[in-house]
Amino acid sequence: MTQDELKKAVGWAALKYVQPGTVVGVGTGSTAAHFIDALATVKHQIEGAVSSSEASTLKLKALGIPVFDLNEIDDLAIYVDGADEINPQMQMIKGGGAALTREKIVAAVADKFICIADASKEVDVLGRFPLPVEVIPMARAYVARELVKLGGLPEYRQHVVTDNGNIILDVHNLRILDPSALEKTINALPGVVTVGLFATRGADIALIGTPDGVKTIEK
Ligand SMILES: O=C(CO)[C@H](O)[C@H](O)COP(=O)(O)O
Repeated sequence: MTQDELKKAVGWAALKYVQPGTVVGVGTGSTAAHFIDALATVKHQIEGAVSSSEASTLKLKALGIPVFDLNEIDDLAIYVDGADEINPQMQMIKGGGAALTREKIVAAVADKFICIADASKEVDVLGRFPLPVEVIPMARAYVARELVKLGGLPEYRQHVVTDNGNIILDVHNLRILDPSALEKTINALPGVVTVGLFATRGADIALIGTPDGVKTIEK
């Protein structure tokens, strides 16, 4: 099976967590795009979606799924999204698609975070994938210097502006042994909007695509 076939398998597997009559939290990326395709098949049974990016909003609307402003929503049962890495504690690195801040906001509102990922995303220790950090543009150099002090090698993601008008620093060379502590430390730097570590609030359910089928891990 190709990596995309594994992504498709988990995207469609997540459909079973969608309850009729609800608003569904929808993530960003190629795996989440498969989930949106699956969601479109039940669009008349759900109220709609809240989205974590302009790209996902466009796809949801193109498939006829109503998209709500998060501020209109009191209850969100599930948020379904991919990940760049996930560890056995269900903590993740996200933000490869630059949508980390909105992803973290929608995930915070949801009762359950359902992570959909192919097996290549499973790691024992987070950090092989460069850690994305969304930064207010005027703070780029300052935050980069602070990230070097933390042992990282930040790289400015060229030609990328987030949906919030900010820049991304991708931090290489990290072996993240205490993800919650690093999440708090980086989030506390002035100029940082969000770090793409989803540690304090990790996933509740992970659907992992393997050549032998979809593996379900629950907290
Ligand atoms: O965090 C994300 C976007 O900001 C994505 O979930 C992550 O990059 C995984 O992407 P893909 O499903 O394309 O492998």
